[in-house]
Amino acid sequence: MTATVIDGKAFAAKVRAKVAEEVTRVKAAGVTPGLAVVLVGEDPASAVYVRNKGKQTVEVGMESIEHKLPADTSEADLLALIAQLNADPAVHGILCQLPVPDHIDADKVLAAIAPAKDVDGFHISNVGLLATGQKAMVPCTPLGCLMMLRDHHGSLSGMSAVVLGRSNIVGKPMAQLLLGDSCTVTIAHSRTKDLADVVRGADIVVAAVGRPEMVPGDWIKPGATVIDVGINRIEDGVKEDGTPRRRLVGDCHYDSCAAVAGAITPVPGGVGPMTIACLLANTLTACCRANGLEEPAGLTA
Ligand SMILES: Nc1nc2c(c(=O)[nH]1)N[C@@H](CN(C=O)c1ccc(C(=O)N[C@@H](CCC(=O)O)C(=O)O)cc1)CN2
Repeated sequence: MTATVIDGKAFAAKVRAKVAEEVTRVKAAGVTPGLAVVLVGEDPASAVYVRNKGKQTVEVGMESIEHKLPADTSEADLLALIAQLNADPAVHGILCQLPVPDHIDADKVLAAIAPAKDVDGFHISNVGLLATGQKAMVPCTPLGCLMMLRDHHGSLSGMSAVVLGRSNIVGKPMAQLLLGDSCTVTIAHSRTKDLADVVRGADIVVAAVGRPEMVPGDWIKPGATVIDVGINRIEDGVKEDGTPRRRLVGDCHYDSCAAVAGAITPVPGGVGPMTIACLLANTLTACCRANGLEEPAGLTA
């Protein structure tokens, strides 16, 4: 079998188009959704993600507010900025780009963001709401994975799903979302026994471990859907000028998995682009909730 490639770039473009359409409706009601993004430090990858967030926010017609703070910003100053954004009625979504420098306690920062404006869905209130099946702000990357799975399969009810990885940002919320769609869910991790056999039993595999090409094709059940969340930059030979050649790979070995799976997301161009598209969707949702406007269908869990 050769897998259908789930094109996250194209899917994300559709989500953004839908968000833009809904932003027009919300603006007609007198509100412009606003997203505040806070970046502390100069991590190059984070700077790119933040730039893309700002650009895409503006492209869908929303207001983008960027705060770029030096790497030595104190935790107290960062918390003061978040308090100011919490109180600003023009700001409907707030996020602090992760990772933050080591001297800042990320959990404290996430806890300081008003849950209603927590468009990353990382605040403990939103974590609890999601875990108990209530209306929450849902973390963007798992929400993007869920949207792609629903689009590909229609109903996920009764399917068996394995989530590889137990991070608060992807693995745990992903498992909750799949459970919410009536999958039978296993969360596997570095201590899971007989990992290959566990993965082989799954109709859906979501890999979010951050280990390049860890999942080989012979772990995949024929016809299964593979959602690869990993974004790993590896060195792959040398260029003519003698410098290392680098490329991005996922947590799954693409060619061998694609030969067995029914559907697969590529890296790059799979889950990654959905993260920012879902951030825009979450900002719109937060704005609608804050202003008593009808929430757009199909953009939330
Ligand atoms: N506060 C947050 N911090 C971080 C999050 C997050 O959701 N909230 N996620 C990641 C970074 N991230 C967004 O912030 C992000 C990562 C990857 C992509 C993406 O489109 N990736 C491309 C490849 C990009 C490349 O060439 O490097 C792809 O997979 O096709 C978008 C957003 C950590 N921090």
